[in-house]
Amino acid sequence: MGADARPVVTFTGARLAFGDRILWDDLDLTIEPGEFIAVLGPNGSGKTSFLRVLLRQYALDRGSVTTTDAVGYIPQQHAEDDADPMAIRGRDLVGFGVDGGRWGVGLRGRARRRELVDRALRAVDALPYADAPLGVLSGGEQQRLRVAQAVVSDPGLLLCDEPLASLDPTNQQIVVELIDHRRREAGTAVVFVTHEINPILPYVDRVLYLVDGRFRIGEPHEVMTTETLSELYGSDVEVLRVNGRLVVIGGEDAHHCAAETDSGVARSGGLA
Ligand SMILES: Nc1ncnc2c1ncn2[C@@H]1O[C@H](COP(=O)(O)OP(=O)(O)OP(=O)(O)O)[C@@H](O)[C@H]1O
Repeated sequence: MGADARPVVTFTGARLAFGDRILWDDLDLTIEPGEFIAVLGPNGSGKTSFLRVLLRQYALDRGSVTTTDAVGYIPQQHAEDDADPMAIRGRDLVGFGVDGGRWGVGLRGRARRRELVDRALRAVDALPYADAPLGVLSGGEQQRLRVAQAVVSDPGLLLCDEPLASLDPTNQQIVVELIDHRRREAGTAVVFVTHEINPILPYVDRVLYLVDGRFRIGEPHEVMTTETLSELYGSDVEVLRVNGRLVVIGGEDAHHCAAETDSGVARSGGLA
């Protein structure tokens, strides 16, 4: 952990709206170094917009937000689809993180750049395929590279936009553990947008749950309850624990989710 224990994010009286559509209002939230925050909610509730505010791509309508300067970002998969995946190697992808971060190539030179890229590749165990074109790599291998890209500039805050989507359970576990290892080792706070809390449940400190302009913040056992989610959705929602995993049933306009059980994958009609 770094010696700097100042919050990495502070929202005060924050409001974001698009026209008449209010995504959240009166949001007060402080995120400490090393915290793991899950951002949950149905489609269109504002999860990605929350990350965009932290990335300074969207301005608040009211209130304020401050963040640490060093922010890493794992975008939704295939966000770099405009580039030819056969023309980019794994190490090039990670190198983009150096160029976009606080180590400019012009300042530090190629040797330093290579050292940083190699260290990030090693941290996610991606050196063996670092020189292969992205296009020939599996989804899990590509996602490890995106983790490396996001942490190569040594961020104090790591923003993750559904980084587990379209990964199998084994690769989901690998990617989550890489992210968790990073936050434990370096004290990097994690803001993790997801539709499926179960793969990250053991690591989550607090949940920010957004629904139709309302929100709840708290520890998973406080937010992920029948009572709290029913109140948030304004309809009957039931939260069950099955083999230590959460299955959420109900919720108007809720998206569907796959809740894994020890015996496989059970599909619920709920959210989370
Ligand atoms: N730049 C924008 N201009 C206008 N409306 C926007 C803009 N960005 C997002 N929105 C709207 O804000 C709402 C929240 O969008 P956002 O992408 O943040 O939701 P989300 O929770 O991430 O959804 P999903 O789970 O489907 O990814 C949506 O209704 C969306 O259309």
